[in-house]
Amino acid sequence: MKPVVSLRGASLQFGKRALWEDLDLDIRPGEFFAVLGPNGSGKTSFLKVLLGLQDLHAGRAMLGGVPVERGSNLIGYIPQQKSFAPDTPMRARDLVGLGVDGHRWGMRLRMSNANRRIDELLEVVGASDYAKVPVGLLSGGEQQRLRVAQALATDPEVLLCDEPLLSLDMHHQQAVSALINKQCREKNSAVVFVTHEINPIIDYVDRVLYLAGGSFRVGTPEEVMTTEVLSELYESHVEVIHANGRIVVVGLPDATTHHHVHATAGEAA
Ligand SMILES: Nc1ncnc2c1ncn2[C@@H]1O[C@H](COP(=O)(O)OP(=O)(O)OP(=O)(O)O)[C@@H](O)[C@H]1O
Repeated sequence: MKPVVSLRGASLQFGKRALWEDLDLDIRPGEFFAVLGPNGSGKTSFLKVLLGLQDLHAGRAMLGGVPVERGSNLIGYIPQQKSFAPDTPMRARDLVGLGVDGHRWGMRLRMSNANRRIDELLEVVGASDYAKVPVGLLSGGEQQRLRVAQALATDPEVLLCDEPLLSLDMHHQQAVSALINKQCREKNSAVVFVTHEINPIIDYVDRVLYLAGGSFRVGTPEEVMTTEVLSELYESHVEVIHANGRIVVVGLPDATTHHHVHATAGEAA
């Protein structure tokens, strides 16, 4: 199966700080791919590259076989959770409707078709009961379900999720991650899921990209989430404990954002 996301020799650098270098990666349709790492390691920047919002320092990034571009209709995007202001003049179904009315359809759907699709999506995310409630009055978890519905509206080939579980309680974390997994398995969307915490999605993840200290590792959770690999990435002894199907990382260094610094001519690294 052809990959839907491809990176070749991809490097991202800000000033002299390398976030990652020489990354070769293929993500295939129907793959659940997690991007993990500490604060400032470059997870959001990785998504921005795929969104066409961040140029690589070197190498190339392809989406659906063509170079990434802003506004690609292959992408669905669940942004980091921020609450809507209480007086946001929009009902839950209007928010989902923004996704349904989007570019993928070429022309606006006829009103009745659009309404049917919105109802379907609200049902999928379990939000039918509050369809007509102003979004600003909904809880964080309820709002996040709507963002998922909006991102799923076009059946995207690539679903980019930026910490979609942040500040959700455990129940809503499970509901939202199960929904994203459903899209991945049933609709064959490739999911790129940025997170600090692998445990809420541990049952779904096929492979991870772990970013830390200006370096990275790609592989299955079993391959990457080990004492040996993470200690190497953090350049410090880190203990990875597997217990009851969960992964606990102990002893993460405080300064988790030590990046590799590139020396320019005449300078020491
Ligand atoms: N446009 C930019 N110019 C300079 N530095 C940047 C730019 N964008 C991001 N950075 C830096 O790159 C690093 C990685 O940022 P990024 O937001 O990708 O990290 P992250 O892994 O998503 O972090 P967090 O977990 O805290 O959200 C940060 O130190 C950030 O300050």
